[in-house]
Amino acid sequence: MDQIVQLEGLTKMFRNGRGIHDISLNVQTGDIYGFFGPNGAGKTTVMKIMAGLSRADKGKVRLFGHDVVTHYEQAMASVGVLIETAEAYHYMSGRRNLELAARMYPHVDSNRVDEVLELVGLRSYQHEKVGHYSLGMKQRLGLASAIVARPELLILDEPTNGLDIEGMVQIREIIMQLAREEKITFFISSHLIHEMELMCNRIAILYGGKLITEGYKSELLQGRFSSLEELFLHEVSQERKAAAHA
Ligand SMILES: Nc1ncnc2c1ncn2[C@@H]1O[C@H](COP(=O)(O)OP(=O)(O)OP(=O)(O)O)[C@@H](O)[C@H]1O
Repeated sequence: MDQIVQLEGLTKMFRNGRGIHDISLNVQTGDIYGFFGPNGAGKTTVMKIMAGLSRADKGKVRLFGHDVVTHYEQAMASVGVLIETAEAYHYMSGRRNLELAARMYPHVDSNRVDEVLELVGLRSYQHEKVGHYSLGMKQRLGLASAIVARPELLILDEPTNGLDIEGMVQIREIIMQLAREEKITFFISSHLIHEMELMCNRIAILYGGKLITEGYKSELLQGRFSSLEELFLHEVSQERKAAAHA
């Protein structure tokens, strides 16, 4: 299957008048898809709907061809999700937390736990309590839990949020390694455009709840823009002009 994520006309309006409007996009197998937008643009709202944690007022989400509302289990069977901060039991070791996450999947054995700890660089810290982990280590443990069952698609909401430069680089390298070695397709949100530019092959820009542009990075830049930041500022000024004339 080529298009493993299909969003069609997703709309959700909160009582305060904010929300998301008519979001449609597709993610293909092998993409590292960047879902970029400033704070409050609507990224988490879209991702929660994608993962079946919230309902849209209108529109559809299909994961691997299955509707996430009517066929939740089939849609989520090969999906790992990390939305908002990774949760873990602080009084237990990193390894124990991971073993608990792995217990939900009969096909996951202790070799896979070892493999995943190695992948996220936590092998030497596996017996330390999570309460003693840095934020970066907690995020990496969250990633480890999300990949332990060998998902084909990972949905990550702001995976580098709050991390320092080293923490960001580590997460980025892990994501790129997982894409290469475990053939995982990624749908990643961030408000850090530079991060998106370094990591993703395809980008959607969300602004004020609307998708203002979407496509392969090289097509979006088209030799007209030297960076995604420049493209973003251009698109936002076009959007503002259109809104002023409406
Ligand atoms: N449950 C809710 N009730 C009312 N408004 C909400 C609710 N959830 C989100 N919003 C509003 O909807 C808009 C989109 O929020 P969302 O959290 O999806 O944005 P975001 O792009 O993920 O931002 P951030 O990067 O700050 O997390 C914001 O203006 C937010 O205040």
